[in-house]
Amino acid sequence: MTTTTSFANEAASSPTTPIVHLDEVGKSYGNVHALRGVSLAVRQGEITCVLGDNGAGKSTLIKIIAGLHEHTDGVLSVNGEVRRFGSPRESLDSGIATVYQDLALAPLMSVWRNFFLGNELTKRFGTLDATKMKRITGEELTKMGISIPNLEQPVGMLSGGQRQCIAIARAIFFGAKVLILDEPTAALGVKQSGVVLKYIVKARDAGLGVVFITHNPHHAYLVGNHFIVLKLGRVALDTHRAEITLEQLTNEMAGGSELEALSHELRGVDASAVVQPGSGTGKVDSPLESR
Ligand SMILES: Nc1ncnc2c1ncn2[C@@H]1O[C@H](COP(=O)(O)OP(=O)(O)OP(=O)(O)O)[C@@H](O)[C@H]1O
Repeated sequence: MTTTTSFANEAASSPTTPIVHLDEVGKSYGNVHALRGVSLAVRQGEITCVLGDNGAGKSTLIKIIAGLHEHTDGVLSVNGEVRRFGSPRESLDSGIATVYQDLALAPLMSVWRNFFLGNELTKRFGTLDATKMKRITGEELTKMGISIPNLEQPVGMLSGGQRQCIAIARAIFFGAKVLILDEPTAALGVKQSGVVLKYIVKARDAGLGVVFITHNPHHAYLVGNHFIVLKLGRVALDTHRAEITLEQLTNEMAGGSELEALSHELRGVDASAVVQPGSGTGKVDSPLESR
């Protein structure tokens, strides 16, 4: 029986070397500077949240790490080795798994077929080893605490949260060292977001370096160890959990000083409509935080 697993690169790295490191990385699309001077370290067992409004450069950042676009400035390294990915396959082979919002899952195919999509197990004469794939899918989902009673069910019939969890479990099983999640909670309700956030923590606790892209400071603060806020392609904030409160992070995302100026202007228009920025509750402890 053979398996074509991904994420093969086992390059030696010291414990202090980030798995993925961006040093002053920039990306221009012609005259448009989508990213400028972005530095970011993804470390094992850490969740790095990248926050930013529409057009901040989050997708561009993901695409560079995932091998869809090449950066035009700066240095990208993986396990201390300078890299320039020419394709998503090269990124994947370096141990970087990217889970996009629209998920690379086939909605009409079963849960187990999706789990092994692109990495199918075969028997000696090349026929699919369905029994083994079903067994492993069941075992791996159970390990992650994901309950899907019928693995023959088409993935399209599952909830958005369950689909995100399958994609995360699949990346962990196939040996990803870095998991990049593109707004995994954006289309989900509160309960399903909670389930997905729990699996993001599980991925971190399994030793992966996680990059969690989100618009939502509340979701980021529940699980994040490290926060980077992008604004117009530049890093506007780079801080660790101990150094920031939820209120400050929310304020930073909401525009901080810009909002204050707007609030001041509005005060002249209609005093009753004015809400002071940063009227949150301050630092909260995360129920999901285990480190
Ligand atoms: N292929 C492209 N060609 C030209 N400009 C682009 C291209 N892709 C992105 N941009 C520009 O780069 C900037 C950053 O875009 P990007 O999609 O990375 O932001 P984002 O933070 O992911 O936004 P959103 O949350 O809306 O997806 C924007 O000004 C965008 O218009």
